[in-house]
Amino acid sequence: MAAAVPSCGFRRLSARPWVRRSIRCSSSSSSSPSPSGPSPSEVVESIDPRPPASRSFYPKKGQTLELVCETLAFKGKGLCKVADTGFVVMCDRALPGERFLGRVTRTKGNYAQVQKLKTLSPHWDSVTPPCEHAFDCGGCKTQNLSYEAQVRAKEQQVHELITHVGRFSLKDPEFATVMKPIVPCDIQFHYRNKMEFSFGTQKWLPRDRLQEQDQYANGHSLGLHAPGFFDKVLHIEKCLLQSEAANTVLKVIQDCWRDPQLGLSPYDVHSHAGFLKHLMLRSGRDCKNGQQELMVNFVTSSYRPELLKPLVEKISDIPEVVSIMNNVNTSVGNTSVGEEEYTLYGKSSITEILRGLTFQISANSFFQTNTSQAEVLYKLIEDCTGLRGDGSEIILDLFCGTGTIGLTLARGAKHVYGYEVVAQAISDARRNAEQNGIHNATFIQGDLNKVSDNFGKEFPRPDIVISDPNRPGMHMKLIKFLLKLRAPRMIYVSCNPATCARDLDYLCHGAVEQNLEGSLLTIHFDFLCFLEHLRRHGTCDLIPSSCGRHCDCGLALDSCWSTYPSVDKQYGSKPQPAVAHATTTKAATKDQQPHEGKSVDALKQRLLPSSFASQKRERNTSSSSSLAVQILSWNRSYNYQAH
Ligand SMILES: C[S@@+](CC[C@H](N)C(=O)[O-])C[C@H]1O[C@@H](n2cnc3c(N)ncnc32)[C@H](O)[C@@H]1O
Repeated sequence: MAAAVPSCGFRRLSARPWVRRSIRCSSSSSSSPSPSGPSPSEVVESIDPRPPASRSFYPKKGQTLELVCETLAFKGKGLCKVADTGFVVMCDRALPGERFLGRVTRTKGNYAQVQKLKTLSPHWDSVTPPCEHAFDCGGCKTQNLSYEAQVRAKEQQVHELITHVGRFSLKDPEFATVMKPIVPCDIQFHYRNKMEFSFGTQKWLPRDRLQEQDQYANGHSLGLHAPGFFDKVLHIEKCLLQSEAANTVLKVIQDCWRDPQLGLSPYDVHSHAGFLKHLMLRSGRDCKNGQQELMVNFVTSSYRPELLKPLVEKISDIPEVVSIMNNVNTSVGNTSVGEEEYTLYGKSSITEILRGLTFQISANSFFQTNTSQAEVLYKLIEDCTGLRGDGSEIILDLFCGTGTIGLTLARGAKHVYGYEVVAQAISDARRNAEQNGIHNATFIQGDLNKVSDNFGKEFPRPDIVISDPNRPGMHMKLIKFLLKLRAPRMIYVSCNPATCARDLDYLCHGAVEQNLEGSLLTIHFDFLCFLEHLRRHGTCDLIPSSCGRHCDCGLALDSCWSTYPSVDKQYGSKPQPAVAHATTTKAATKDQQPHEGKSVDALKQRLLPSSFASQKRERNTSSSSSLAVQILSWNRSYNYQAH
């Protein structure tokens, strides 16, 4: 049974014109010795396909180069090449078409990193960033690049990952027709329904604002992390990614929390002393009147409600605030999920309406962070399921969160089975089913990284599998299960193109080293959506990213590609395997990395110069692909700035 792939129009992803431009290097070609050879973490394969000139050029640390940025690569960094050599240089905040002077700060195997010193001529598609923090905040690094240009760059990256990591050939006409264009988001600001700010002991100010006077001399701050620092917080009074009402709450808190009389101290990530860790603001809608509702969640290191009382009194006066929560997290980790949760005011969850259904959202449950784009996504998923609507089909909703995808499909299905690791999300999912009068959905808590041979025995063979994993993608055990299952239809929704491409490679082509045979002929991937920017900060991405911030700042690619969260750390309690009635669980392993040798970092490296990615890997199958790829750019959100 093969339902029609939704036609979203085919558009070829052409390289940007500047990619073909020549690039000049102001310094004479340095005769530094050629690199001694890339380390395994730097380059995925041992083959070096760089042009010979590049191999003889190697810049020195401290050297100044004149460069032109060609395109945006992983983490939203500008990818530049040194003229006549093809030598690759990465530069943070360099934008396509920009000509600039950069100083080499680091040499790394096949490429170097530079710091931008001076822009000689601006990038193309330049716009004036509307946010005053755009150049300093770790969040919106490319707000000065037009949204259209961001979308193009994003599309190009996804395309490269799918071809280089996923090993789908552009020469395959079938593949070419299934790569669908990005679906941009209509709203480019104020779209996030969840923001997470950090309290900091050290107020971080960009160099040109160091003289600024602070009303409070204690230097404490509340805001988003400075780029690259987990311990420095840029003080923010207003963030354009969240709603006006959420900004009102932020302002009210900012106006008083540093008052010494209140005795509130920010948590110090070095000494581990202090009280206030994070401030999470979530917004939803009252399902009766459609009015906005806000949840304010204070994450603290201990339970001291008397300390929070003055803040609670002030913010509960804001009409939109219907819930004030306190998550108590005593660990030294930087997550927002508390071991204990208290309701300080109002209700313990807020509601949101999606595709005509009402959903309860607790402080720690995953919910798509861009509600309007979630509507678009869910509609697209529904189209892709090709549901007959006669109530005869079984749907397996993997990584179901609060059950949103499965529940929006349940009306046309025989039964929906949802699996999810977070207990609170599962209770939300069950409550959501009940409140929406849906009786043909079963939600089961279980860890899909630990599926055993019994997995699959507690539900009938599904007609449609939807898999929507968090950034690390699917565990090999789950991939093996899916290959054995051979469901007629599978929809892979992803927030990380790198791990998604890797999983698709395994699913479609197999892997000799894993003793896996791909199932191209039996699995029909109709659809792969890319919504990176939708995904921020559910329970799945609360670990500070390697770039040192909470990645809660609307920077899609940057945050999501630099994070490889430890599943177990995030959930507080030890998750059980995704098998009903399982009695034994291995102790949770740290930083579960389901695919040895295919870490996210390694995958990201393949994006470097795309030509680095070797095609020389053994395959188990070579059949033509029936993969249909739908790439959606959910909002700007990613401004690379956002996924
Ligand atoms: C990207 S979210 C998708 C949620 C849901 N499909 C939606 O659209 O709202 C991924 C979900 O996978 C869950 N998750 C992460 N790791 C898991 C695991 N090992 N086993 C089961 N669920 C997991 C997270 O808690 C999160 O709810």
